[in-house]
Amino acid sequence: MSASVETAASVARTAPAAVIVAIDGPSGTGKSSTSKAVASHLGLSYLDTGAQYRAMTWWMINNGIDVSDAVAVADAAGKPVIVSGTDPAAPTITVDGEDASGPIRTQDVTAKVSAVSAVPEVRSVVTALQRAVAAAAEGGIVVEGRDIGTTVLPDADVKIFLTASPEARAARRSGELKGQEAVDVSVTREALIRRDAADSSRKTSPLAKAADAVEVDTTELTLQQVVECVVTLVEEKRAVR
Ligand SMILES: Nc1ncnc2c1ncn2[C@@H]1O[C@H](COP(=O)(O)OP(=O)(O)OP(=O)(O)O)[C@@H](O)[C@H]1O
Ligand SMILES: Nc1ccn([C@@H]2O[C@H](COP(=O)(O)O)[C@@H](O)[C@H]2O)c(=O)n1
Repeated sequence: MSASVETAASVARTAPAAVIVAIDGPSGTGKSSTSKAVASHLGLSYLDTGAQYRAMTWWMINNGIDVSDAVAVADAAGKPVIVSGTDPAAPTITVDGEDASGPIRTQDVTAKVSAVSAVPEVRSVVTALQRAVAAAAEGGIVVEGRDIGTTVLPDADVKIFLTASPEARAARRSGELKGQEAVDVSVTREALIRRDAADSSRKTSPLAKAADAVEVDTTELTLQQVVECVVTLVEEKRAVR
């Protein structure tokens, strides 16, 4: 056996197989924080699918599309060019070449994103993007969202569904917003509940736990504990593959 073949064989023996991890759940349950930390820890890529729906919404607003008009939104869904960077240490998102990472987090976009993401033509465009990004991630990827385990990547190796009480989620979000915008916990709580209700009740690919997902209630857990839990589940899965 030649030296180069030996090297390739030993790499195949030692390098962990690419793994696809789907992390879903309602707003503010810790999907982004957990997914980025898990991906960094395991050397995987990372995709924030909520950011893609936010980017689509931001484009609609900027282009004068009435987001309550599902026909207008559907007609425009194929127009924006959305590109996601998948480094968990520095995820990026651009729309038509413009950095959208700041503007997609405004309250205006947050209030309108559920209407846009409910439109089937939007979901079809964004789902295709997500599958392309996952397929290109040769070393494996953590993809977070609302329908990753059920629809986007139903064959994911590990599926996690994060939950937390509305009170815990509102407290986390209000802490985040302090000094910028509204900090009233009850207003934040109502907004989270409203967005979850819209995302769970839409016809196409609603927010839902996949039948084979592991549910992790993060209400009483620190972020570090949630990350450890998910890393353990991924490592267990890798060990038996
Ligand atoms: N287990 C935890 N304990 C305490 N705070 C947490 C925990 N997990 C996440 N957080 C904090 O809660 C806030 C929301 O977390 P994150 O953005 O990760 O949630 P998310 O599920 O991705 O939300 P969204 O769906 O709205 O984007 C952040 O400030 C984060 O630091
Ligand atoms: N897989 C997904 C991910 C997100 N959405 C929609 O985007 C909104 C914003 O998501 P964040 O995670 O950034 O808060 C969310 O409320 C959903 O409307 C989705 O539909 N599917």
